[in-house]
Amino acid sequence: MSLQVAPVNGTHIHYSQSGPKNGPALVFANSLGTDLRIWDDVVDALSSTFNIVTYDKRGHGLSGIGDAPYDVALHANDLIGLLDYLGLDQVIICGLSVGGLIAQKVTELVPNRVRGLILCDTAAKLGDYDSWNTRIEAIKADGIASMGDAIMERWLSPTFRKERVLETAMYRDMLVRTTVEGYIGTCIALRDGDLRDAAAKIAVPTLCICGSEDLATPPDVVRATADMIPNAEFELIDGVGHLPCIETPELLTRLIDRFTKEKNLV
Ligand SMILES: O=C(O)CC1=CCC(=O)O1
Repeated sequence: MSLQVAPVNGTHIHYSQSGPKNGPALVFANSLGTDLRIWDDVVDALSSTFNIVTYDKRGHGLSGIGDAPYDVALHANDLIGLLDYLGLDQVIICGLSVGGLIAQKVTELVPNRVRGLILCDTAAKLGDYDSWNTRIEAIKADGIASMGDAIMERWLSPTFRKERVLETAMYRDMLVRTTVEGYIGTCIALRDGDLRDAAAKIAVPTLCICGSEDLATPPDVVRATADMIPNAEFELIDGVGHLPCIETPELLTRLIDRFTKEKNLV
């Protein structure tokens, strides 16, 4: 399939659409320093049922950088703009890390367009002001590669890094090839983004998922966000880090499949 691109909010958003166009729409929003390819295995498994959209948020992958720095609302409005472009009125959103923050913000901005949320390794507030500033300053001084190994330890479990050395190197490359402007722009969005008040108002079925080895958004942080969202469920995936879509796509697929069926979203 050829590359697909949409004009959104003054920049271009690279996206991919697969599965039946008349199926329930399921959109995946990726994390800081990754692109839409992290969902490939999950998309393959779910695309017989769902009308699936994956995309690169601005400053990442093949999307434009636009005007950096960003805030969470801008990222959320980009996703809403992409949904408008694709004519998708109502969607289920699966968001990973900052993608989960974007999913929560879309739900706050346009609640009637979101049918359900799957929040992977994310929270209503990620990290603190000082730690984001430390990362931003380090990257301004020495580039993303200077933090590449440390970030792999946050992303991937020790077992994955030991047993899947080449893939770990590949995901490190994905990270360090992100533009500095887009990466720092999104760190600023994370630094300033706080959706804790909005979490209590989420009124759609929500499943929060976390890997037990996640060092970026550890299980207690994700569980605390699940506790803020009315009737949200929480699932811990044992032995996996921050990116279950990469480490255990089969299990993530099963969780999405079960949740969407139980909540009558399919
Ligand atoms: O890079 C990390 O620490 C992991 C991460 C935090 C927010 C996000 O999207 O990824």
